Amino acid sequence: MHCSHFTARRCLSCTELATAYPDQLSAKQRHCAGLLSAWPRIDWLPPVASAESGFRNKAKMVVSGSARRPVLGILGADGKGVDLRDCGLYSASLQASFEAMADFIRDAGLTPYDVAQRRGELKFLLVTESPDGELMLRLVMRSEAQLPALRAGLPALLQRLPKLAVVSVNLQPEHKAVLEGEREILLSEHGDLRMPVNDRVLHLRPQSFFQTHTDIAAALYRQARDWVEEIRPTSIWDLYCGVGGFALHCAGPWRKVTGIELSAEAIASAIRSRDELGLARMEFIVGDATDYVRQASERPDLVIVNPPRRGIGEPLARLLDESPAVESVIYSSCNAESLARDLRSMPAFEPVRARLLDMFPHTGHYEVIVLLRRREVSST
Ligand SMILES: C[S@@+](CC[C@H](N)C(=O)[O-])C[C@H]1O[C@@H](n2cnc3c(N)ncnc32)[C@H](O)[C@@H]1O
Repeated sequence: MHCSHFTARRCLSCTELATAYPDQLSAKQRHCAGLLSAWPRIDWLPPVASAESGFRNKAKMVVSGSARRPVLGILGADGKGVDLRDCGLYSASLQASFEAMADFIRDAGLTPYDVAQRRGELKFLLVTESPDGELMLRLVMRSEAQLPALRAGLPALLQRLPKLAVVSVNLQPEHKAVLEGEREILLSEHGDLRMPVNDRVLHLRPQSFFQTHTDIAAALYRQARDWVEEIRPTSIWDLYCGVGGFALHCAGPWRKVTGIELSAEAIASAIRSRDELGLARMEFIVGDATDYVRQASERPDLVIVNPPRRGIGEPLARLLDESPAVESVIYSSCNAESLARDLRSMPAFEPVRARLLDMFPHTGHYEVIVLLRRREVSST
């Protein structure tokens, strides 16, 4: 992918952009296999490559400049805004939507937040695009001061972007490097973005997590479903389930599937998808994954885990390791270092198959999914 911002060193977020894409992918495969080299019997499936451009479904745009001339992108090393509306990671339709959003900021007179001066209101635009081209726009604001102007300008924006399905304001009053605050004010009629993935329709609300690369997320869920169909467990836990991508793909009429997730918003979305699909034997519960496993009276045959970068941690890894009823674990990780650490805390399991999926092209990051089977206990 050619990028004029990278060549001019205005934006270096795609750290590996100077490396040809096939070489990026093989370097990731080597890196991951190296971190998991303590398990030489892993059968590695071919890595899943990404499109080189237009794959990212989410834009996090810092708003700088002025209300008359907003800049959407990042802040450069000198503190000045770099406009990245034409960033090649986004689809043409997502790029085109930024134009209308910038005009909306100008017409409503929303003042960009000035980090150095600690003045202004609008900090970020967080935009997500669904596979159908529908959009979710979240405006991260310092306060409610410009909410009336924002509401007044909204009908014109909705007219210009008919696929703008969800609009909300997130309040982040503090001057710190946290992207968003706790309070979200919904401005649109609907609060869910429909995210069709494979043969499932997932739903996304403003404050829940969604994988940033929809095509690779689809491949990830298909991989998990293939392994589940091969193993045919009667019960599954999907820990760290988010809006339910793994659980909803692995459900079956006679299979009990339970999803656990900290975010109540994400669980509400998962429940909506479940109800629309008419999947009765599925339960989604708000809670901490480790606490849930510690307190549960029964164990499923198969557990799926897809934790944040820090991994599942030793307490949960040990709990799973010491649960003989759990015969298989599918571990999907965006950080092979924490994955390797967790696997060392699960000696009763053998990682048998693995696959790298390039969720984050042009960076050093990737997703890896591993199938673990409980080792046979020798009777001698
Ligand atoms: C990498 S995301 C995976 C989400 C989901 N599996 C998917 O495919 O979209 C990790 C999820 O774990 C959730 N989470 C973080 N800490 C948690 C915890 N202690 N217990 C349960 N869920 C947690 C986050 O809210 C987030 O939704």
